[in-house]
Amino acid sequence: MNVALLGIPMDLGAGRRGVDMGPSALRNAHLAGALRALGHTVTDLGDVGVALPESVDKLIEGGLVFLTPIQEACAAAAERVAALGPDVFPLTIGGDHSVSMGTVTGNALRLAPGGGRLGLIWVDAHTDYNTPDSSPSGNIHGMPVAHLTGLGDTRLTGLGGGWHMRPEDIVMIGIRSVDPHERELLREAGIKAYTMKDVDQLGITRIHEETLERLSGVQGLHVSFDADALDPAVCPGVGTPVPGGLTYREGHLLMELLSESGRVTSMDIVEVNPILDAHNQTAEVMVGMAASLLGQRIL
Ligand SMILES: NC(=[NH2+])NCCC[C@H](N)C(=O)O
Ligand SMILES: [Mn+2]
Ligand SMILES: [Mn+2]
Repeated sequence: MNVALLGIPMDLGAGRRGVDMGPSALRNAHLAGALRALGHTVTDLGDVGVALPESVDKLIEGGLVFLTPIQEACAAAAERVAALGPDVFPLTIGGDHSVSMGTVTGNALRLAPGGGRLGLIWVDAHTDYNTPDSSPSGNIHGMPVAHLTGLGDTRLTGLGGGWHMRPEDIVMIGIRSVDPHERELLREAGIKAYTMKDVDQLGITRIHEETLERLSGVQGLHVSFDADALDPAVCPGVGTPVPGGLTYREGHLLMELLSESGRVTSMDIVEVNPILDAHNQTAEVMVGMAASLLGQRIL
């Protein structure tokens, strides 16, 4: 496979500083080398330009923290990804989870002019379905999925030039933190979310089967993997840790099964925060997750 690595070193969407160093941490953890060892051709496209918070003068617009520079970085990421050919596997590395408004949009535009039918597997402790009105924090990394489905501020919902995700093409896995109003919005949209209770009860194998069945009609499949989906004992370097997460093996098993399906066409790794990490452990774990999704096997 031709893998294109693209960094989006942005922490503007998160409440804590440091995820802007995520792309560096992942590269230092030998992301490209691990994928080359699996036989892939890896091209590192470098990073998308992101404004420094220190040089941005307008902090909050319409209840959204750093709206303008986030919109700009997401638009740039979408454009870079959309320009990649259909035979390329874009591996986009954040950055806080607001980068996915750009990467998911770019991947939809990559499938077809105007945006194709992309399935989205959102692996996360959080549903990230807040709108500016429902958000308790104003932090945009808690809002990307809502904006991808067309809910929220028009500057962010407009990133795809009219393209939006269909809520029925989204499946979330690992969920254990949802804000009160966010829960109502999710229900109204009808988005399928497997909580940690579901993971405990059904297991990853069944969840994987149901997910692929549900997403059988899509043209491409994007995995957006937030490091905080994994338990904080496995991934301590995240800004919004929530106890009771996916185990190391549950994460790998999900990636191994998705890899075997042969249907995944792109991936994000987001929310790796080296400032909060222990000896780059979180980046190393996430490199392993990417390797499993791209074909690494125990035997
Ligand atoms: N991508 C993330 N880590 N999101 C955390 C979101 C936390 C909280 N729900 C908020 O809206 O602020
Ligand atoms: Mn997230
Ligand atoms: Mn999260």
